[in-house]
Amino acid sequence: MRTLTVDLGDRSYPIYIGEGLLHKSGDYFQQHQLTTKSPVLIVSDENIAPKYLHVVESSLQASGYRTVSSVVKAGEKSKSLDVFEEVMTVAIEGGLDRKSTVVALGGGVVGDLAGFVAASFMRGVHFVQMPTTILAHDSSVGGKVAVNHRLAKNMIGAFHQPTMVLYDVDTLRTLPERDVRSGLSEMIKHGLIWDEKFADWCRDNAERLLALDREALTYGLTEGCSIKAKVVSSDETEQGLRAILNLGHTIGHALEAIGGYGEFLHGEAISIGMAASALLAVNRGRDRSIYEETTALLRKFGLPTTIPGHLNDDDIISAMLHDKKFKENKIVFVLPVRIGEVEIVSDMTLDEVRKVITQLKGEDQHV
Ligand SMILES: NC(=O)c1ccc[n+]([C@@H]2O[C@H](COP(=O)([O-])OP(=O)(O)OC[C@H]3O[C@@H](n4cnc5c(N)ncnc54)[C@H](O)[C@@H]3O)[C@@H](O)[C@H]2O)c1
Ligand SMILES: O=C(O)C(=O)C[C@@H](O)[C@H](O)[C@H](O)COP(=O)(O)O
Ligand SMILES: [Zn+2]
Repeated sequence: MRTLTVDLGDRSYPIYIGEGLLHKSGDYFQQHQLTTKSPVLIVSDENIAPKYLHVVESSLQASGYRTVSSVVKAGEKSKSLDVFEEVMTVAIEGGLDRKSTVVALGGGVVGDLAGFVAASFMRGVHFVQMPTTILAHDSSVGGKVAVNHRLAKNMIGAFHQPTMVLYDVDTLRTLPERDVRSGLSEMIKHGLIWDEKFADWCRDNAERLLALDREALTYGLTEGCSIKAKVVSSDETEQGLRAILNLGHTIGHALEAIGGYGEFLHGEAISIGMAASALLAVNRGRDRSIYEETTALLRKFGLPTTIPGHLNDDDIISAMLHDKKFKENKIVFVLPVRIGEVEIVSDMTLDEVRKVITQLKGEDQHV
């Protein structure tokens, strides 16, 4: 078992990464002094619940906790105000109080949704993340919680840090292949923004990661969580540095929104967005190798790097302008400087973005 720490100055919390941790969730709750006197709400989805909910319920109950559960539909569409209200209803009817804990047992969708419930219920209760996807090595750390609006991703949310992250890597064995690839996109992102050696390691271990080799996966998730923890520790509420975690997300979020939160998985949209950022950097004078290396790495994982031709350029642009990354009349982009280093730019013009969309649709032969 590995333990990392997110150190926020006046507070900190651990990330436990290992095998069989869900079976010990009751022990971890006691260790972190979460009260047995108030009910615990476990949020999961219809794919996760039949596999893992009983494990967590049994462990918590054996340690003296009363649990109530809310099982939502699987997929991005559950990050909505309607589903948020459904989960709130379970919390109220289940008798949760101000000392209660909300558990997110699942991927990033459940994590963001349950986290927003935890942040909002009675103006904030304890929150525990139990990630069950590869992608959730990113989403379970850092305290960004949110639901989507039809017009823009993660538009309604808060910062609400968990008390702990209990990452049981055994759960990853049942992940569908498309979600494995999607999750690895954010792992690659952590290498691209922070650590060239880690990006190289991802490239050299692509087959092992895709085959869910336990040793490779645990190493990759630990490195990814560690990079995320370092960034969040130095800038909890995205006043500066934390924005680098948004590599690929300016265009990526726009694609998710116009795809109706169903056409692209998050990691797929972010993969296309990272290719777009690399091309924007090249168009601004960086060496072309940055685009070639970035897209070769993403393709090695079977991730998409082009924009499907049926998507309308104006729709992509207008979705982008609704995003949080459009502020003070400027669109903020994270661009690669080289593999392992990025810069944040806020002087991107719409013409530059339009050009890249055309290039990534394969309509420009000079890509
Ligand atoms: N808060 C953050 O910092 C942050 C960071 C990155 C991504 N996100 C958000 O995370 C979301 C994507 O997360 P995700 O990719 O984990 O999606 P997800 O939660 O929808 O999970 C992917 C799919 O895998 C299934 N699943 C989950 N665990 C499983 C398991 N162990 N075995 C079998 N099936 C399982 C789910 O039911 C779902 O169908 C997006 O909404 C994205 O915006 C948030
Ligand atoms: O934690 C962060 O900060 C991130 O940017 C991580 C991203 O991978 C994640 O998708 C996040 O939810 C995007 O944040 P947003 O503020 O652009 O919605
Ligand atoms: Zn993301």
